[in-house]
Amino acid sequence: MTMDESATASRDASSGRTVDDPSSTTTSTSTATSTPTLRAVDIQHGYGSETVLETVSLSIDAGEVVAIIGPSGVGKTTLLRLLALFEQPRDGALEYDGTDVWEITTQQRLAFRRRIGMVFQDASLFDASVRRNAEYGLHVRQSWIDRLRREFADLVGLRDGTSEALEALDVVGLADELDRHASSLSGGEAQRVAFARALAFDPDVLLLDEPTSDLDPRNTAVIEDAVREASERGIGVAIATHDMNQARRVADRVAVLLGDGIIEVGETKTMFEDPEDPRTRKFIDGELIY
Ligand SMILES: Nc1ncnc2c1ncn2[C@@H]1O[C@H](COP(=O)(O)OP(=O)(O)OP(=O)(O)O)[C@@H](O)[C@H]1O
Repeated sequence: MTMDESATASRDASSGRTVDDPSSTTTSTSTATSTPTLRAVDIQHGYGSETVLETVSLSIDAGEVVAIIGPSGVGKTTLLRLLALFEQPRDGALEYDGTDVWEITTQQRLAFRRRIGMVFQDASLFDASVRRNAEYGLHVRQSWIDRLRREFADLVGLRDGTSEALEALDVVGLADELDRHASSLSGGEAQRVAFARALAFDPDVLLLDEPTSDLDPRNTAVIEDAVREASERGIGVAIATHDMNQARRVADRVAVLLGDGIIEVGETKTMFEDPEDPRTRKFIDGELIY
């Protein structure tokens, strides 16, 4: 979609539907806030000669949950990795509170990067206790000066060093399992620790890549509750999911990523009950096979 097309298709006021429009600052239909926190603007990306994302725009506002749905291999992980500032898009911009993060110094970008948490499909815990795993994010997310301050406070007993991790583990129902070793956890428990690790440093944005795809209903429900808790705290959440019911349960907005980019973004209810693009309806109904 070109910039002009995207602007034309940007808002259907009667339906509450939007396709994120980079020229507007009020693309969100979220009730939490209208200030965009993290925003992809007309990004294009790919690998080698393959183009995966073609002119994709999407904003994640504070306190909202955006579900990214689309067929396997369409580029959901790629989009999340770009939103996480892991790599630079080939074209377009990534904005954090209006700042183009690829037009600033590496140091400045790192400061933004520290405000974003990501949870992968695979929990990837360290060979350590639940508590150590949950604390890990606190260490890597801090600037060296904050880290020094924290370590000094720990040293002189001003803080116990685990309160944020404990609180985050409580959100995922694992506050009583602090000393368990990661290797003894079930897949669902491990994923809950991974979520707590991302939540512990109080990010502005949480990016979740199919966080419940291998989990049973109980662990899925815990993660979904934790997503709601995060958004109630004002954290903007983007979740890539294959589970349409999950998108319907947790998301304020849904973005549909198909072969040529995001074809439609809108309020969850509208997207499920009255989508504008017939391909959205077909995809949600499982009729669109890629
Ligand atoms: N590091 C990489 N190098 C080369 N190609 C890649 C790389 N990562 C992803 N791809 C390709 O880019 C395309 C999009 O992959 P991506 O993982 O972003 O899709 P996805 O929508 O998240 O898929 P799924 O739903 O199966 O997880 C795929 O064709 C994939 O093979």
